[in-house]
Amino acid sequence: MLKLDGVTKVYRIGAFGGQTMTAVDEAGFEIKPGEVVSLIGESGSGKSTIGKMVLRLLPPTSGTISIDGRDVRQMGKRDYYRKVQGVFQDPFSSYNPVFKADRVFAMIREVYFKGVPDKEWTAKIEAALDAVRLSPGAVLNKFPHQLSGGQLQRLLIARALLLDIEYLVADEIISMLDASTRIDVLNLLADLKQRGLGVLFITHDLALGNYISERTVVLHKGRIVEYGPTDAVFEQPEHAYTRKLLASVPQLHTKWEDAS
Ligand SMILES: Nc1ncnc2c1ncn2[C@@H]1O[C@H](COP(=O)(O)OP(=O)(O)OP(=O)(O)O)[C@@H](O)[C@H]1O
Repeated sequence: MLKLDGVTKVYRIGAFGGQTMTAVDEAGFEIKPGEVVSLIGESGSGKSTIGKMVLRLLPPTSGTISIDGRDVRQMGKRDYYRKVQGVFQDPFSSYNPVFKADRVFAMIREVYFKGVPDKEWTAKIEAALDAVRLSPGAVLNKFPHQLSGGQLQRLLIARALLLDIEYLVADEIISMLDASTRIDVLNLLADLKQRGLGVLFITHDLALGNYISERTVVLHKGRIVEYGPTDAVFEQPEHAYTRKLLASVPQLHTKWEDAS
């Protein structure tokens, strides 16, 4: 289980860093294997800051992030990234346009699988591509501009799967995709959770959170104002802010099981 406990992030702001801004205030929630937890809030509420702290791209100012009871700061980053990986909003920015897209796999091989023979490596890549429903012929040996946003996003998820990760931080991963590709990527996440992956699904879109997640965390100005089973949060929100958010999208409260 991935757990956040009293996690706070205070940024130093202003010309000389003399002022501070609390972006995340004592956040606590957990993600179990095989579950999607959506982290919902409007722009600036602190969602990405939480995602970056979970991915250890930013250190918390205070509080603890742990996996199975072990403080992640006690784990080497190399080992940590075998368990936890992130995928972000803009798939294009994760690729260098000069190189073929599958270079992202070669980079993983270089760091984690140096001794693995070619044949075994190819089989591993094919299995990861299969898991994200991409055919090798369609995506290997292609430059990023030859692939769609959805294909690039799925390649990044496949890269994460090469590492047999346990948790995925998905930060607004479908907001830049068109409607049909969005459903593909959402259904892919549903597949991955069936395989036991825990997903932190960061979104400003309540309907998406409702569609995909077992549990929901609602963040407002850095504070968690709602946390619980998604059905309960959507049906009986406790906080006025959540009620306000929900009131703005009343027509979209459909679960994916019901929609499919
Ligand atoms: N490096 C930084 N230095 C100072 N302030 C920052 C920094 N990064 C984020 N912030 C501030 O912290 C707050 C939370 O930002 P964050 O990006 O986590 O929000 P968010 O909910 O992910 O928003 P969005 O949906 O727009 O990405 C915002 O007020 C933002 O301006």
